[in-house]
Amino acid sequence: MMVQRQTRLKLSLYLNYFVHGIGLIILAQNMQALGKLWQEPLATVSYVISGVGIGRLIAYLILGSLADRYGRKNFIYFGMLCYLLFFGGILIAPNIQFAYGLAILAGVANSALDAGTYPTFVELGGSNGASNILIKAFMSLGEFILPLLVALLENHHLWFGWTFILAAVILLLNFGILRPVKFPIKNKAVAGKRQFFGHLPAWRRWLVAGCLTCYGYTSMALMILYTQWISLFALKTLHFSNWQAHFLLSLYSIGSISGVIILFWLLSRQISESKLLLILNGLSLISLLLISWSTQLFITAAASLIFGMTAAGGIMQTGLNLFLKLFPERKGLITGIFFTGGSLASFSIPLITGWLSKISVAAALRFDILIGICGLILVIIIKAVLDSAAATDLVQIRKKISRLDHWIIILLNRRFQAVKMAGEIKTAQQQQIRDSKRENQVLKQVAQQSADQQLTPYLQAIYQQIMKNSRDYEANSERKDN
Ligand SMILES: O=C(O)C(=O)C[C@]1(C(=O)O)C=C[C@@H](O)C=C1
Repeated sequence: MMVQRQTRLKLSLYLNYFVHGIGLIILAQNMQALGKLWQEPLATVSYVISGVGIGRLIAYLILGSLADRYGRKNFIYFGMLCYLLFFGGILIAPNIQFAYGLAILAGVANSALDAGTYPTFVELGGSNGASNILIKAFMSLGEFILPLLVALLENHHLWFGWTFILAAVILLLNFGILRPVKFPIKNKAVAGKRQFFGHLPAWRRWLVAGCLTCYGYTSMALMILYTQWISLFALKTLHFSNWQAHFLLSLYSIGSISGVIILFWLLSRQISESKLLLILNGLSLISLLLISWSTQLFITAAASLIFGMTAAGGIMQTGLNLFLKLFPERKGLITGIFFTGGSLASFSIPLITGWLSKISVAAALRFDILIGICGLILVIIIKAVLDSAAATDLVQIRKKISRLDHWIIILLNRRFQAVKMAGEIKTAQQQQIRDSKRENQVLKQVAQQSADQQLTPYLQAIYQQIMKNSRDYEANSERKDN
């Protein structure tokens, strides 16, 4: 029953992200039709799209901190409702101002879904941190299917609004799926990990938190810049054909989806997030260098696929997972902070690269290398701090073991003194040294006093050794005395 409910909850959460994937590009994919509807030029429709970024930016911090107070489910409902209003509203928007308001609402919807969903997956426990990565896969699926549907409608001269209606209908159905489902307990920490990070001194925790916040920016910037400039770069700098230039972006998408699957598999096998981040960021930087300076189609194509796998295969979600484990008591807020970094990237990168493109398209694309280097440096710092924390943990634990050994040795010394006296008495009374009945009593007492049943056999084995050595010691002492 529990498992069934969890599956239903996950299905519902993923379905939202499929719709969100559609939401991400639905305005861009219908720019011409919307321009006609509002009787505005393309540039104005593009301006409406920027409203989504503004909505996201405003909402992430506020909604993130509120999500820790009011519960995950309400926020997911709120996100779904905002999206529903967006999809329905755009089709009847009377003017551009109204549409801009709806675009902001889509940004708010995005933030509300994220603030509710990412923490929920971590709170589901087990390997569900890895489930956060699958969110990315469902987004990519939505982004993959929508352009096909738009093309299908266009080819058959059908009304463009059907894809908006489809998204709204899926959301309505999803309300039904989500309604009876119970959510896990809020801000429940993943036991092992909390213990691990609990040993981190405060300044180290804040250093990692700062780096992860910046990583929210760089990891998003890395992807956005590439998708914005790669086709133009291939056309103008590498002189590829139009088809080849667009194909590079498709390869990136294929890489992204397969990257998600590989990452999900690796994370379910409990591979450390910081190690993965280091490898993936390193590989994405290498592929970016190849793309930037190779003129061979084959190398550029292979590098584009690998870049999609490593830079867009869920490294952002992996960074967030790590962040959530560091601050398990404020998951909503952390999600908000992390994605605020991401929103700042989606807002600033087009501006920065727009300016760089005045120098050259190549300069705009190669700026991604600088971002890749910054991301890698951040990840190296994060990994170094977490690893050194683990190392000092071992030093601390060993100090404790040494202290306990000190007391154990003092007590064992005293025990041997008592055993020697028992031996002398038994010799005087001409009794055998070995007393099996007494030994069984001792072992029984060990079992009774053991704090943990699992430890009992180990403790008894130790005591059997102690008693064997006691007998030897008694025998030796007796021989010496004679
Ligand atoms: O109680 C005794 O007679 C002991 O000599 C001590 C002790 C022990 O180590 O506990 C050692 C040997 C005996 O076989 C039983 C117990």
